[in-house]
Amino acid sequence: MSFIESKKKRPGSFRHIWPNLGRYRIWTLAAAIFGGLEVMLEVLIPMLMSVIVDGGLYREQDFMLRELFPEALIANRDRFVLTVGIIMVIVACCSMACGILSARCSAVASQGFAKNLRANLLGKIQDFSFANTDHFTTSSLITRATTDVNTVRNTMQQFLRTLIRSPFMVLMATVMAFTISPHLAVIFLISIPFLAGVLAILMKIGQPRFRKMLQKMDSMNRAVQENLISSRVVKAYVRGDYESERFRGTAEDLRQATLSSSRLFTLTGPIQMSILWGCTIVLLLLGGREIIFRTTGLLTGELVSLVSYTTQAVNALTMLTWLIMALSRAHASLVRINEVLDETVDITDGPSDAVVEDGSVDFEDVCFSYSGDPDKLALRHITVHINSGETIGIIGGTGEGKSTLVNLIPRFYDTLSGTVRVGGRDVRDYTLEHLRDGVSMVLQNGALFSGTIAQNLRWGNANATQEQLREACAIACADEFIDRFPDGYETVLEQNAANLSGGQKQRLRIARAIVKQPKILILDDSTSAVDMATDEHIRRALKTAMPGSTKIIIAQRIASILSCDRIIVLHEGELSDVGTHAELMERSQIYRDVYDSQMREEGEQHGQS
Ligand SMILES: Nc1ncnc2c1ncn2[C@@H]1O[C@H](COP(=O)(O)OP(=O)(O)OP(=O)(O)O)[C@@H](O)[C@H]1O
Repeated sequence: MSFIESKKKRPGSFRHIWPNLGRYRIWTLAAAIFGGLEVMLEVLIPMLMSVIVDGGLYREQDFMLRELFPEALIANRDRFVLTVGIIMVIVACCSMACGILSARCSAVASQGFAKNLRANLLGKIQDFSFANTDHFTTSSLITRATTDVNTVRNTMQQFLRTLIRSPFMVLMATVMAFTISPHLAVIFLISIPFLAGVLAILMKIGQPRFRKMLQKMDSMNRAVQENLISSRVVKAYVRGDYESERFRGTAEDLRQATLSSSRLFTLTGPIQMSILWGCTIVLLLLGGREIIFRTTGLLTGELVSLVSYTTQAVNALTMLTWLIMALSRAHASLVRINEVLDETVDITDGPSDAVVEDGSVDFEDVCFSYSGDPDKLALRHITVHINSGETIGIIGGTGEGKSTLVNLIPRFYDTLSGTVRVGGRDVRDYTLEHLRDGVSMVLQNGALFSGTIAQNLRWGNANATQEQLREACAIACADEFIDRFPDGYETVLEQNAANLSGGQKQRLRIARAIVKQPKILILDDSTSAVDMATDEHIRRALKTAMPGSTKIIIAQRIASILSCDRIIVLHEGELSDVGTHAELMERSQIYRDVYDSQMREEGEQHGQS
């Protein structure tokens, strides 16, 4: 793709800003208006200063004063200085008030913008299919929704203050300087492009350094997240020292990258001051000569205000450069946020408003690939019919495609080719809400949320009665441990349900899925942490308590699926066989091998004990 083509296709980086400002647009506008007013008042101050010096102290401007002030006031020098001084204080106070209001409005606007942006980001991520999430990775999505949004918000707050203020200040100061002395104002005007040029060079050098710094920040965030999420594993493997060393490495990289980019910022101060003092000296030299030798009509106070305008303009220009530097940093974050907002969600609602009416499932010549590449299939030409109300087991070695197959039922992923039908209807016809309302999936390590046990159980069915919760927990064998807690169903779960054992969590997840009363219940290796007797009890209870629901059970332990109506044997992503235990023992070599090896292992364990 040519550069021009790629440029054409890339939409503007700032396009999501205006829509995300929402009802805070008015605050944005107010920030700009107050910023403008602040500048207009601020540029009056040097002019008033010159009036005090020339009219009050040296009386060199009588002709002008007579036009501006009453005769009686001018005649009394003390009163004149006091009156103009008071006006100056009032102007300064009004300018300060406008400055405060502008800062306040830009803070409200940028905070509101960040809130809207985060909500939109989260909404978009909620709509993501598993494939979309895989594309970004979870840790990167977290960094984008936190660090990147913060960077954009901070810059926006500065931006709203500075963007109006600084160019306006440079313009106003230049106009005022020209009205005082056009030829002296040229000196100050020459310094502006010079300063802008030097700062532009600094920015050009700074941009790649900023990008590098952000990349290092990403690495450090990733290291922090991985360590926090996996802190138990780190401890279990006694990898604390290794992880600390790794973290120190990433922190050191970030320190160096930050220092390298901030070195440029430290240069802007001295450069700005050199230009400012250089201009002041030249102005005082030339202006002083004009006053002493009276070659022009320049007055002492006017020279003082000329120097003040130079200071104001140079300061404003420096602020603008700082802002542009910050913008280049925020731009990198904005691009990352845009990538999420612009991601095409590949799984969306189907056209039909139908709900899942029965739990039959059909796989018709289904092929699936995680990468979308037909040469890298995780599932190959699977065709199988599951009756409504049937209990069906799925068995196969690790990585053979068991989870992948069941993930296609609630459309966590879509097939590459072939069709999946639920209740006789293509899953792509349903809305996602209706389809997923009809399907409950219990994952081996699915999440439980902070809150009470009852709140967690009601996740899939907010209106479930206490009696329904009890029934579900009885089926999942969760009632016995919940009843032992002093607060029973109101027991508060800590983050990741850290106050429950692995087996307790699994039973609670099964109970949560049952509370939903789904047409299809999928248990993906979800009893691996419970003992054999409890596992057996759960399966029997499920059969009798949910007769109308289809139960699909993936299990590593063959004992967990022996009593299923039928068992699917998966091998290398292909359907190797399907039948009852007895049928498979007769005709499936793979099934017999798994059965024999597991029964032998079990026998050996019994023998040892
Ligand atoms: N999100 C993913 N992205 C890319 N490849 C994946 C993803 N999830 C699984 N795979 C690959 O797809 C294949 C099937 O994985 P799947 O999880 O379905 O196996 P499984 O039979 O359920 O294994 P296990 O019993 O170990 O859970 C594996 O080769 C796996 O590496």
